[in-house]
Amino acid sequence: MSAAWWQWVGSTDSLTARLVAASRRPFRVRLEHQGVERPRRDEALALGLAPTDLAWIREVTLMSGERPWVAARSVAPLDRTGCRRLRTLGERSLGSWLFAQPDLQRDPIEVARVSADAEGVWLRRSRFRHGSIQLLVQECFLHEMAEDLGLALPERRPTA
Ligand SMILES: C=C(O[C@@H]1C=C(C(=O)O)C=C[C@H]1O)C(=O)O
Repeated sequence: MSAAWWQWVGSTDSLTARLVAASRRPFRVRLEHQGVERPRRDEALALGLAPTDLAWIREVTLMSGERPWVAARSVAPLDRTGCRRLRTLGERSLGSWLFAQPDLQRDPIEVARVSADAEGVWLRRSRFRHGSIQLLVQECFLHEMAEDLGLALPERRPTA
């Protein structure tokens, strides 16, 4: 990954705050979808949930004006207060609330390249913990962000 991308993908502070600073257009959170659902298998594993457990799922697009920069999907186990927090956020940024918590802990960030047939450039995820709250936050950095900020696209590996 280029150093320029790593500044985004590897940052452990608030992505929302970084995006606001980098965006020349008004920044906003567009709520795409939320509800009680069964998390994907890898999400359940990352949160220590049983495969049949339900969770609160929140999907948003972080927008620079009308340009989608990052697609984010957060998962909170239903039995924790984190879930209540997520439910009531609406189009307010999760990051603004999360990073205001003094005892916030963040697990290491996991990174993957987006496969050739999917939308986006880089994917990352990490688990946040704050008291009894835990949340898995997954972010996909989109092509529009790469274009607007002049970030080079990684070379595509030939598909088998
Ligand atoms: C965790 C953060 O929150 C961001 C805001 C989100 C939201 O409002 O749902 C989701 C994921 C993040 O991209 C952050 O700012 O780092």
